[in-house]
Amino acid sequence: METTDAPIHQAPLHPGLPFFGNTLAFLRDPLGTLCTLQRNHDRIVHLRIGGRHQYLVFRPEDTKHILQENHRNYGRSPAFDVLKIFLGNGLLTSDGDFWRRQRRLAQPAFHRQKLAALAQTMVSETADWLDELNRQDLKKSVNVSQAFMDVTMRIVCKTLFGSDTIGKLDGLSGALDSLNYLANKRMLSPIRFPYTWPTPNNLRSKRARMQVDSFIYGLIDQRRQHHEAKDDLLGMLLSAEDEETGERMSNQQLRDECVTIFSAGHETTAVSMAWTIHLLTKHPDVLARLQAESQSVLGDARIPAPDAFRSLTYTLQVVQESLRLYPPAWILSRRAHNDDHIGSYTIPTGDTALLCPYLLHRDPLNWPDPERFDPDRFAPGGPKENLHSYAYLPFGGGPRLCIGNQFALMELQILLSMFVRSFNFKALANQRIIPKPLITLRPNQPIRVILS
Ligand code: HEM
Repeated sequence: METTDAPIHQAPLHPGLPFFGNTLAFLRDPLGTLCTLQRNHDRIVHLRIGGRHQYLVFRPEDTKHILQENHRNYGRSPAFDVLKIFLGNGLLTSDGDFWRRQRRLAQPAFHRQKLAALAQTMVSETADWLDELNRQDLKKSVNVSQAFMDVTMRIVCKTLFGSDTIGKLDGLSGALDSLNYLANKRMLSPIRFPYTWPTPNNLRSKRARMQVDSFIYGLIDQRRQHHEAKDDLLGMLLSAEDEETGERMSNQQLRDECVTIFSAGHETTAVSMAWTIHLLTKHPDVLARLQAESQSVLGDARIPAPDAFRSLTYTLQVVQESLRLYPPAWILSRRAHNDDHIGSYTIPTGDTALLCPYLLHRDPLNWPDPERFDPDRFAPGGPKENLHSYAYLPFGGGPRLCIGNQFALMELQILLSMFVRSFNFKALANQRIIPKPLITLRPNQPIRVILS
């Protein structure tokens, strides 16, 4: 990658308003603003958002430079400070040597062989959830955005805490969900009262936090005292040993990682499922091909063998294409520790680099007819295989690549194939669904479908 030999320039500044810079444009229409910037700038643009200098890069090779080749020059951006109040110092929010050690400890829990054990839990939770959906009055429309939120929450709680959730799942997932909701709300809010003030939201989040902590700490004590070894994620994290130092995670650290995995791991998959169903309502040919695959691979068993899901190649293509058009993590940010150079442009020390999967995934230079939903882009030997590896990054890249990426792909394949095997569905009339970029890229309103 070219770096510093060329003369150094300031990145082009996108015109904005006095004092507010580009903040209002981003608040009003973040995706529209991003697309305009991509059309008008070639490589990098300097923005002023929320009083900070931010540098948005457009090219896959520059994204790779920041996330991978020069990753040591970058840390978490200030956006993550708010999340720390809720998630603690877990994988998502921590940085530097502490993060590196945690990642080393947690990584084995997400290895392919370990995930195979969790697949069984995903399949049986999905089967129970489908039975419940089937018992609903199918003449009424179903809010699939909410339905997928429910099932992914159950899956993440069960894979984290296994049989220990029996009889407690509703209370626990409700408290975790409140904590997550309040974290998102605080992150998006322009006015943030100090966390110590007794505002209604602060009080609610403290209550939720106490409930979550008492469950998790109780469970950790019980497992440590009785030397209980379980093959859920908490069990794997409890027994993880740093291969360099032999150290294990403290109780506080285990708690922070559990809350982080819950938070990072359920809304992303739920939102992606809702988008996929939305796309399928518009592409009955793709739905028919999916249904044929799930029927032939899974057969009629209520709980198919978890191994079978590996053969669902077209289902995986549909999941990947849906993540291309609607990447839940639509923008990523990093703070530069020192000046960095993108070609002849500088990203100055202390400023923020922005990387944008949403734009990369719709760049016509890499994705012909980018708005078209075409799962065959991801067919074996298909066009995706010839692209730059950073032209497609729903799970980020470099050392901070989503630790749950294989977990998520497996879960999405299981959910999608079992759902289309059970139901036909069509869109409700008069729904105008457009993306709404919050912390994740959500639909602007819940997606409702008629099931049959
Ligand atoms: C469709 C689903 C998912 C998407 C699109 C997604 C996306 C991402 C992305 C883009 C990052 C990197 C953020 C950055 O570089 O700043 C990330 C990090 C992370 N994700 Fe996921 N994720 C998904 C599902 C999951 C699941 C299921 C889990 C856990 C079970 C999970 C756990 C995490 C964690 C712990 C991190 C932080 C990793 C680190 O910094 O070391 N994610 N995710």
